Amino acid sequence: MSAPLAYAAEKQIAIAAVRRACVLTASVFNKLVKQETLVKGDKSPVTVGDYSAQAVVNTILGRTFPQDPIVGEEDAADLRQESGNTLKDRIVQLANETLNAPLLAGEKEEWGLGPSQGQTAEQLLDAIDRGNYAGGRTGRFWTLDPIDGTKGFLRGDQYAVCLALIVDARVELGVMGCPNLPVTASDPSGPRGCLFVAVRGQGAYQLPLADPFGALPGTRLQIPPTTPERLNFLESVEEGHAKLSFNDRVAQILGVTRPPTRMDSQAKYCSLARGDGAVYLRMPVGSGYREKIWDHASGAVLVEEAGGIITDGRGEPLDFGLGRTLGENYGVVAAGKDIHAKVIAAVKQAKAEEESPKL
Ligand SMILES: Nc1ncnc2c1ncn2[C@@H]1O[C@H](COP(=O)(O)O)[C@@H](O)[C@H]1OP(=O)(O)O
Ligand SMILES: [Mg+2]
Ligand SMILES: [Mg+2]
Ligand SMILES: [Mg+2]
Repeated sequence: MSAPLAYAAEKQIAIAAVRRACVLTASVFNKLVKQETLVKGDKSPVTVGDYSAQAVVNTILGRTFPQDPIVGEEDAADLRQESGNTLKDRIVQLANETLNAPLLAGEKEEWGLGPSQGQTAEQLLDAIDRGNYAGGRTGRFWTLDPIDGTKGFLRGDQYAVCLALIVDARVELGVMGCPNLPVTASDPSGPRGCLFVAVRGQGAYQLPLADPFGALPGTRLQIPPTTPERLNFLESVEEGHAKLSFNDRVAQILGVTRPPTRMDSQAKYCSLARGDGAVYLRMPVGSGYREKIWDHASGAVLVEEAGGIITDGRGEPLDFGLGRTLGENYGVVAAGKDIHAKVIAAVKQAKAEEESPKL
């Protein structure tokens, strides 16, 4: 008998956790009311969906991998205040509805899913706070963005539930659930809901979000050659998240003729991996913002396993061993092997122009 593939158990549980979280976020979206969103210290929004998705994923991970720390975006501090009571009650209700829901296709009872898996409010707040791990250079931990692209989620556009396993600063497994992403980009009004999985050394795959286990191993993704017709940029919707004017100049240097595709969240990495767009470019707006590991870890391994390259804006590898952030922000460039070095060169040229503008 051949040895089981590396991270087989982690992959299964991560897929199950992300799918349950997606069921939750998709149903929350339809019921969300204004009072169910908070503005965090950094001015970004967080909804009952973000908190309860983090509670669900961390609870599911904790049952099978109780020793594994988690670097998660959200924490329960605001929910532990008197003023957070209404929000907390709603989160407990939503998380328990999701954890207690009957087994979905392909799920196993031994994963701790299904009826009577409900948790107390205290257990759920503690589950959210299991995401407070500091990260670091050595050892194994998960990183979770329960809703990546919260602004997209609130608009009804793209967002993703993103979970990755990092071992000794290397991303080994990435799972992303994209409830609003069309199954094929060529049919934008067709069926939606995709799940993306990559294990290092085992390839990148797309699965249907509604029944990922029934479709394993899924459709293998390989970034196609970057022909001039295919050459376009994938970039943020939000002007405050990336310097979009800089992207325009880099695109001009590269001779890009197609307009950029603007999309929230790591769904951009998924689109790149399956060839919907050719270059992911994200340069800092200069506000001192540090990129977070949960915003790039799962996308990074997906792009690499689809045959692409991901680096910072200087061409250096992203460092997932620095803690909760990627450190000083030099931006992110992800693209196919045939074009990545050209993008880095164009970024360098555009930066040089910025620093010494022609009079
Ligand atoms: N000032 C900022 N600069 C860069 N990224 C940010 C900033 N504020 C929030 N983000 C995060 O950027 C990501 C969205 O990027 P994009 O615009 O490319 O979709 C999200 O992870 C979002 O967090 P969140 O997970 O809370 O939505
Ligand atoms: Mg956020
Ligand atoms: Mg995010
Ligand atoms: Mg988020």
